[in-house]
Amino acid sequence: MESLQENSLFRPFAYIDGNWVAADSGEQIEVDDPATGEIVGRMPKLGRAETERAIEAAESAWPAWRALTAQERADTLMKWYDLMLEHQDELAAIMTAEQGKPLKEAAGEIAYAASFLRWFAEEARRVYGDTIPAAKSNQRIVVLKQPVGVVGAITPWNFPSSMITRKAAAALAAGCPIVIKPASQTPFSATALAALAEQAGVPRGVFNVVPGRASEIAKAMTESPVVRKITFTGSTEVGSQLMAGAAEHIQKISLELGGNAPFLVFEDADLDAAVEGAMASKFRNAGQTCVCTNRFLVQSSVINAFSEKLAAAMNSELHVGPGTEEGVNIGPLIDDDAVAKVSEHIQDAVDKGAELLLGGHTHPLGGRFFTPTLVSHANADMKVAHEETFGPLAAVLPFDDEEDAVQMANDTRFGLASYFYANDLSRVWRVAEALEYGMVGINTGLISNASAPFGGVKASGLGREGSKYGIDEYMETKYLCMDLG
Ligand SMILES: NC(=O)C1=CN([C@@H]2O[C@H](COP(=O)(O)OP(=O)(O)OC[C@H]3O[C@@H](n4cnc5c(N)ncnc54)[C@H](OP(=O)(O)O)[C@@H]3O)[C@@H](O)[C@H]2O)C=CC1
Ligand SMILES: O=C(O)[C@H](O)CS(=O)(=O)O
Repeated sequence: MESLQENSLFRPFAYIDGNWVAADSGEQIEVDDPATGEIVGRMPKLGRAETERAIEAAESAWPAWRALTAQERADTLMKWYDLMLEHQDELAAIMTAEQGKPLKEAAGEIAYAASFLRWFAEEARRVYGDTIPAAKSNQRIVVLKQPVGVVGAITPWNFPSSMITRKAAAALAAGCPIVIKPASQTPFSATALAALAEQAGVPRGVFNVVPGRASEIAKAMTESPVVRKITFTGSTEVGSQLMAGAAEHIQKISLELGGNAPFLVFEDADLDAAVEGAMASKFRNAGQTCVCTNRFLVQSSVINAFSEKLAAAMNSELHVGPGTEEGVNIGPLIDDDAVAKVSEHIQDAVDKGAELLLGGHTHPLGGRFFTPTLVSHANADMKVAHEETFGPLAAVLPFDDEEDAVQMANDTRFGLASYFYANDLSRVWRVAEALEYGMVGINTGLISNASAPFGGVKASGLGREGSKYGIDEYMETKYLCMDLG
């Protein structure tokens, strides 16, 4: 496969006000390939001063961008959408080189990322206001929706393209300019998107990418009264810090944070379907997604049958290796810390009595490759029951009855995604309504799509992305009261 430097969308520069720039300091971020540990590129490492310039550029670009009609903004988003699909292979190659996910999965993420551009191009033209019957006969009440203003965004490494477009598409559709700090481990996916935005005719200053020192850039965003909205996807710890920072200027904020997804299997479930859903929900991106199942809660009467079927599927369907290799569907983990965290969760579970059915160690390929692992008869005292593993570890815990299952599922500070398999209709409604989560997959392990409101409750965040709800995160509601005399 061609090197990153040969990729037509390789841009080792920040993108500010339509210009490709280096860091004022000349500092650079070394980006490595998780499969080999080799440096694949160097990205400028920006700080406060450059971020302030990006915010100024966004502020200057805002009036003209918001003055366009919704259709004109939609047309630009659709040109960007078409260019993403036209360059799907180049974008996927960049993603696999810096994030490690298998090429096929990376191409899938590019299509998913592009789908947000199309979705919000359509939503732009459906930002409706209201007229409300007034309390007085000589008055009229009108409600307007208006763009919130300059947006500051910080995005993660696990979905380096779609987590940017899920925010930027909604912001631009609403009429807002945006300054994005991508994860330092995956900055080239972000600047490749900027290259296509430029080609699509997104005006200078409307879309800016500032790779670099995270806390310094974040402070420049939250300390600027010009920035009216903060949007973040990543850890709960960082999200909490950003929420505190946003308080200074009362900035709107949306947070997509960590999860601890339960996957409940009731005795009336179709076990083969449940195993298929389990594989999809657990091993996507090698388990490195915020909506991956973290705990399998299985009714005692079927735990052995389910565990055996899951072990067989893992054994036959999962192939570990570099993302560039044909047939591989489990790539390397993002870094050594990620490997250590999975190992720690496995060791803790086994030390506390879990039964190791498959794997349990790093992969013979070495480095950041990890053997998909299954432990059964785990319990709530284990770290895997309360901490997000973010890797290819499936832990199966038994429950006795429905009440027990719901109590175990809700026994976490997180509340992002949850899943359950059952066929009894009244049970489906009871459990779906009792789960304290923002999203519930029922007889499915895959729930992410642009048309649905993605987000969580409790320590998993605030607000929703995608769907008709996602654009509201970038709008203000204004009430007009007209007195007709
Ligand atoms: N909800 C989700 O989708 C995700 C959840 N996570 C969870 O977070 C855990 C840690 O993953 P990790 O990637 O380290 O997540 P982080 O939250 O550390 O990183 C996410 C983004 O936040 C930035 N960031 C880091 N520290 C700060 C800070 N002090 N102020 C502002 N921005 C900051 C990072 O920049 P930089 O890269 O430069 O450090 C990156 O762009 C994972 O194990 C997982 O549990 C992680 C990713 C996605
Ligand atoms: O950050 C993540 O893990 C993503 O939000 C998951 S998804 O939207 O790609 O499912």
